[in-house]
Amino acid sequence: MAATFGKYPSLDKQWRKMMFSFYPYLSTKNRNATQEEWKIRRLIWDFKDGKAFANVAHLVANKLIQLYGKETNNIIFACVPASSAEKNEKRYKHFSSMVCQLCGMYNAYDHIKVKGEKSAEHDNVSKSEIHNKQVIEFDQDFFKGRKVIVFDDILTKGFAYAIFANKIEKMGAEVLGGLFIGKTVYSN
Ligand SMILES: O=P(O)(O)OC[C@H]1O[C@H](OP(=O)(O)OP(=O)(O)O)[C@H](O)[C@@H]1O
Repeated sequence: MAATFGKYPSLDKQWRKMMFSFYPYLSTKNRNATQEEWKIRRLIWDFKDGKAFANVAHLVANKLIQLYGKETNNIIFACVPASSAEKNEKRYKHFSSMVCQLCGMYNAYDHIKVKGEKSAEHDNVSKSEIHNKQVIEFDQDFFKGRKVIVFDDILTKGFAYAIFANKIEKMGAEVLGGLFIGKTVYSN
């Protein structure tokens, strides 16, 4: 997010926090991907479709235990909602539950309701327009005064993560940082 620092002061504080991604995700703008890069793309695309989530759940839970140890029992795990309620359920319902079973965190899935849709992925719509189309309802009592880890499948510019983290903090929670399967890269 270094290139974006200073342009969006309200988001900077989220970008200064721990932001960990497991793999580089080669943008589809790069036509030539290696076998390894294709493996990562497939993993993430499958995950977006609600498949292959168990492997990712283990990866994420182990990382959270490594980062926070027994503190995981006091932390909420919250996934940045997908672009529609249907995609959100397919992608996160079982995944989020499994991560929390494995590492002992509180599962935010049932405490966040997604309504409406936002345009998905690499479209030409401005970010403000994207977020205006989707309404996210939070169970405020669940979040108030708690520590929260935010999860998303892909980190590109960091807006989805930081905007969501700000919404969570507006309810009186503290976001510790973000975990991502892949971080978009544009060249080999
Ligand atoms: O870091 P950013 O530049 O904000 O982009 C990251 C977001 O973009 C993707 O979502 P997308 O809009 O493609 O919708 P989806 O989650 O339904 O796939 C991804 O899942 C993140 O939520």
